[in-house]
Amino acid sequence: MSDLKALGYVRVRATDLDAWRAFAFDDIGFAQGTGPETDALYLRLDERPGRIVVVPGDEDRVEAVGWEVRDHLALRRVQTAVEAAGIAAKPLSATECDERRVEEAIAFEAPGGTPTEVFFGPALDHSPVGTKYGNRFVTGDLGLGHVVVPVGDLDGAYRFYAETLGFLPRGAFRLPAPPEYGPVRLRFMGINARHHSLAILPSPQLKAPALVHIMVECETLDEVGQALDRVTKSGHHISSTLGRHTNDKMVSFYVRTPGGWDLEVGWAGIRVDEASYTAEEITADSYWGHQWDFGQPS
Ligand SMILES: Cc1ccc(O)c(O)c1CC[C@@H]1C(=O)CC[C@]2(C)C(=O)CC[C@@H]12
Ligand SMILES: [Fe+2]
Repeated sequence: MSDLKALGYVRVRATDLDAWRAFAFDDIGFAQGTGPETDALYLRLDERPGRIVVVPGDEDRVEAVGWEVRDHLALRRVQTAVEAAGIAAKPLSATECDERRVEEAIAFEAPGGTPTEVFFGPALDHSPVGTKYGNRFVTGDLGLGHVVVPVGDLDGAYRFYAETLGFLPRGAFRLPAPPEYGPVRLRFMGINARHHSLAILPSPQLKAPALVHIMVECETLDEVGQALDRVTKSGHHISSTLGRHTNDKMVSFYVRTPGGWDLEVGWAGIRVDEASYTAEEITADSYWGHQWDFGQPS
């Protein structure tokens, strides 16, 4: 079993905070969270003060993908494993932990270049989650949702996430590629009943640190449809139409965020039962829909 329990948070640096504010609160319908960084945006989905935190800067990039562990002993074990894999892991300062509203955390760069943090002891915000359209997001034991990150060396990244961090393989999707490349697989990985909390995408183009997408799960299909109506009306680029994935059975659409990566807004993902699950290879990304339009990077 992995010491990692769930995807806890994602921090991104962004150039256009006004665009983010409108996108996150008016179009998607996240609640406004609070935090110590007065110039940052805290996107609240549940009792955590900020599941997605947008900090101002002069470029758009991912600052941290934050994985949650149970306690300080689990954090020590993860730190030891990461260092044994030859990767330097540094403890975050008290100030950095306060900014993240967690008790303790370590930071390191995962193979592929993703800035990664592991933490325990998140502070909670017990006030009602006041989303503008009454949206309710599916988090809890399943965590924030999932992240897809680009990696140069798929096998190296796969081995690190599986063997060092303890992610369970949750199947793959073989991407169309010329035969001389050998098999190119998008790999899905999980640490709880959510089908995947992480997917790694072989990508020579996308330069780390980058995100491909973050998925958040809504409680109802109507919330997904209504969010799609709002982002369409606001003129955001729809990277993929509504569809249903073949592996996690999620019904979702993808919209380009002001950060240039996509937000996948989904509903009705399956819960994996490890007693019977085996990792399978899907040969189509979706049963229906999901017409992709990668467009220009924003
Ligand atoms: C196939 C799939 C299953 C579950 C997901 O949550 C999910 O995001 C996907 C889609 C991944 C999607 C793909 O299948 C082909 C290559 C794509 C289009 C990308 O380049 C990014 C998203 C990728
Ligand atoms: Fe996804």
